[in-house]
Amino acid sequence: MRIDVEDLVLRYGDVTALDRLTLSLEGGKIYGLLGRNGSGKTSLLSVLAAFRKESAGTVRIDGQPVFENAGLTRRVSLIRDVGETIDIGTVEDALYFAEWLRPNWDAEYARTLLDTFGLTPKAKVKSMSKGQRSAMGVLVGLAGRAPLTMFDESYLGMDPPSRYAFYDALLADYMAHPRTIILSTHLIEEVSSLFEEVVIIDHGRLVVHEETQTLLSRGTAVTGPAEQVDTFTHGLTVLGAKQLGPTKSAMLYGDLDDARRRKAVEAGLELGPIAMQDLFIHLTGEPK
Ligand SMILES: Nc1ncnc2c1ncn2[C@@H]1O[C@H](COP(=O)(O)OP(=O)(O)OP(=O)(O)O)[C@@H](O)[C@H]1O
Repeated sequence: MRIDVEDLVLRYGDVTALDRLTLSLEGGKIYGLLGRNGSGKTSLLSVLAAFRKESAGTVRIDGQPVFENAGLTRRVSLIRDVGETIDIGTVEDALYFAEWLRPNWDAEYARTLLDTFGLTPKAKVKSMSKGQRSAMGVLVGLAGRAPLTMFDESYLGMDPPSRYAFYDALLADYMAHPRTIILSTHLIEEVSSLFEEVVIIDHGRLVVHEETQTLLSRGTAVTGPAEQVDTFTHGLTVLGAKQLGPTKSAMLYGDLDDARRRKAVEAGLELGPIAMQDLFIHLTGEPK
């Protein structure tokens, strides 16, 4: 589903969580939504899911306004970090309820996912652990197959084997049933290989929206003798640098053409990639 957000503002009293955010996603991809604590990720996803009404600006999904648009919101699913199941009854009851709410529900796939995440149909939801609740949430998100499915750090409570089982299931199911998926996460290195595009927001504003490969290709680590590194990086965008004795490593952001790359090699410098997490840290600034 296509998403168009223009000059979106969301305020909670005096707090401006989204500050004239403009963003268009063409849909049919897996998007990573990244941002520091309090940057506005949950706020943005809540507006897209019509859990909250925008204070100003426009939000359209497939060209339609979102808020109080029941026909549209049935096709949109937001799985939050608290899990998305009712607290009464058993896992089986919760699945029954989820099926009732979700038009594209695949009951057979839901049963397979119970095994994947080691969940017991007769277990009481109320007595499930935090990780089991998170697993129930992602199960509902996956088996719901909503054309727009958003996971808001929904898998944070899950242990690493369960999280990797989720990533595998997500990718396999997305390949079989393409749809628009947005994953908001702080576990960047774990999930970034799934992202086709990355959106980074900070202080409620858009910082970056790029294809993952393009974003990664913009970051280059330059390592070598400090003086040569400084000469080479002069006038370029340096995100950060580390020095150990005479050796310095600088992180550059921006396209480096072939001529510059050759110059670096001639100067005895080493060029290498930067991990998504490092790019994220430097693009979103110092700790608040
Ligand atoms: N219900 C609320 N009432 C008042 N302020 C809120 C409320 N929810 C969020 N905020 C504020 O809005 C801003 C954005 O919060 P939001 O939860 O969208 O950020 P986030 O990027 O999802 O953060 P995190 O990574 O910590 O989950 C923050 O300053 C937060 O304190």
